[in-house]
Amino acid sequence: MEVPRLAARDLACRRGDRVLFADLSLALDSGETCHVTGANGTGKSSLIRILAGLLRPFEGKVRRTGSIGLIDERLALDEHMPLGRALAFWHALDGGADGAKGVETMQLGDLLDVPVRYLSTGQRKRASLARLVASRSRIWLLDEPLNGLDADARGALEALIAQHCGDGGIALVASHQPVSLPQAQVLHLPDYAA
Ligand SMILES: Nc1ncnc2c1ncn2[C@@H]1O[C@H](COP(=O)(O)OP(=O)(O)OP(=O)(O)O)[C@@H](O)[C@H]1O
Repeated sequence: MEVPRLAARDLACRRGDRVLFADLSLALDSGETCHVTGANGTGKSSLIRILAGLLRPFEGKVRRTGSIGLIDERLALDEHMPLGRALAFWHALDGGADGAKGVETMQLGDLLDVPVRYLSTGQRKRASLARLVASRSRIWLLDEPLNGLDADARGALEALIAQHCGDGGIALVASHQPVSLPQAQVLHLPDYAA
């Protein structure tokens, strides 16, 4: 299996006419995690989008080895389909996805017939995490993954991240909430507006 690596050098991010952060570097090797912290609006989501290749940095470079799995507030599941079919759509695209593992880990077995639009906030988050687990992505970029999760699901997610990194994966988590991560670097984004 490919050994993942995620590195960023001298990143700067500009949104509108504001530079949110500059001179930001990080390096994550197989098995490592990073907790990104910072006040509202300091650029945590923007950093994740840059690392995922969805947003061009104002300055600097990102190097990625390994497939990316991104979780943010967007669910990316068809609201009109039952959950099982909506997940199956992605599993077919992901190729080699382990759909059963995702459903079992996030305890969604009883909800597979429920249309996605009827799912609660926490159930929707668990559904997006199930997709992530199934995708077998090596680099997890998780933007506020704990939002909406109850204590059991939070514990399950932390265990999942530990297992992912134990298997050689990488996880970068942006969260306001304390999160238990193995071997975690902490990257705090300063609030230039303060
Ligand atoms: N497309 C855009 N154009 C201009 N400004 C933007 C754009 N997208 C985001 N911003 C601004 O960039 C700043 C950083 O946003 P971002 O979502 O990265 O912050 P964050 O640290 O994740 O915030 P939060 O903790 O509230 O989720 C905010 O002030 C936001 O309004």
